[in-house]
Amino acid sequence: MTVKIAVAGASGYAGGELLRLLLTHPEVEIGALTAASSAGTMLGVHQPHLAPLAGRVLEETSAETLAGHDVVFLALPHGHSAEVAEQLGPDVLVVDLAADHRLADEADWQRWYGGEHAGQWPYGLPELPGAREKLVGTKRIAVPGCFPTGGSLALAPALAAGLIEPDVTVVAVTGTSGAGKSLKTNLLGSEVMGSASAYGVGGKHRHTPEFAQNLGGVAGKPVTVSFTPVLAPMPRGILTTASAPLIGEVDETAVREVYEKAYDAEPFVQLLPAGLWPATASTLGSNNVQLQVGVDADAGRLVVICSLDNLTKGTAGGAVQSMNLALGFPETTGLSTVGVAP
Ligand SMILES: NC(=O)C1=CN([C@@H]2O[C@H](COP(=O)(O)OP(=O)(O)OC[C@H]3O[C@@H](n4cnc5c(N)ncnc54)[C@H](OP(=O)(O)O)[C@@H]3O)[C@@H](O)[C@H]2O)C=CC1
Ligand SMILES: CC(=O)N[C@@H](CCC(=O)OP(=O)(O)O)C(=O)O
Repeated sequence: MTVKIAVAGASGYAGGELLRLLLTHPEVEIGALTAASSAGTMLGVHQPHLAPLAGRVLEETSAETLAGHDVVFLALPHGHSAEVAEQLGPDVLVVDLAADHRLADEADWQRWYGGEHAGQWPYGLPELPGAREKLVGTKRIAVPGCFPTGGSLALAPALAAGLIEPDVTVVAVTGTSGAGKSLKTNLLGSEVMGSASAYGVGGKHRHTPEFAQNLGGVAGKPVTVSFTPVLAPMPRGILTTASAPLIGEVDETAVREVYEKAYDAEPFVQLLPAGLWPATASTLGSNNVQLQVGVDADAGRLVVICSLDNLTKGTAGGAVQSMNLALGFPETTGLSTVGVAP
């Protein structure tokens, strides 16, 4: 069965990565490609790496241009995707890459994003306990934020097994593409090259409630999350360091057993052999998440390192993985765990 897909936001980074993956997906036919200010221009102007689609002209994003598709991906700024989603019928599979449908709690939405809360959709991180089942056959998917993807996968097994206190610290180094294509002063070449800088410090990043929602769900109780992102001079990739106080004396062997059990059957989460450490270069362009665990016995803390590509597993790859589940395709269709190096 071939499904016809549309991508709204095809000129952006997330839209471009979606199309890169969908071009080699055997069950997909690429239909409408839409944008806003770029409508009327050729896709090749914005996505020169997508050779087969270079001459395709971008259309306006509207209910009309998105009609007649089996799947619509919304790779739009948050706020806009909920507006568009409202106009799409119940039979079309809508995959929202923005934040609009991730949070359950209206007060959280108001505090961190503002405006009307569009409600929560099944969450596109199948590796979280209970999430995969909700994606099978669904017509609506909320794709996770790139930071919560890494941090949640890093800590979920330890919280579920009761190895750590529900009080976690996450520091994530990110590439600049996480911010999207729009020009921001701190992302201009001269400012970002040769320097790393923290932002959203002091619990101010809007992914904080998404972390707390994911990890609290796994732990079965509220989890306090202190999250700090760090912008680094690289185009893509996220390296997360997640840590928390251990409960009692737990050694590395016991921690490894818990993580092996949690992720052994997962196609896109790889606990590295002891002695190997994740790096952003190792997951570049792949849908793989690399993890390694360490026990800091002196500090009494678990430390987990995680790498992923923010545009692949952190956004577009995760979206395709969830689409596969929703439509009944093998979960790995069109996705690879093999990266690009050097
Ligand atoms: N980049 C990343 O790593 C991640 C991104 N996401 C989310 O994915 C979504 C897209 O992000 P990203 O691709 O990085 O952003 P970009 O800024 O690169 O692209 C935004 C896209 O949305 C279009 N757009 C902007 N405003 C409107 C509008 N009012 N109506 C219709 N289309 C509009 C743009 O079109 P035009 O070119 O015409 O302006 C462009 O195609 C965001 O919600 C983002 O938060 C989620 C996880 C990670
Ligand atoms: C470098 C950078 O700016 N990264 C973005 C990550 C955005 C993301 O993951 O997406 P959502 O906006 O869909 O949640 C940020 O920190 O806001």
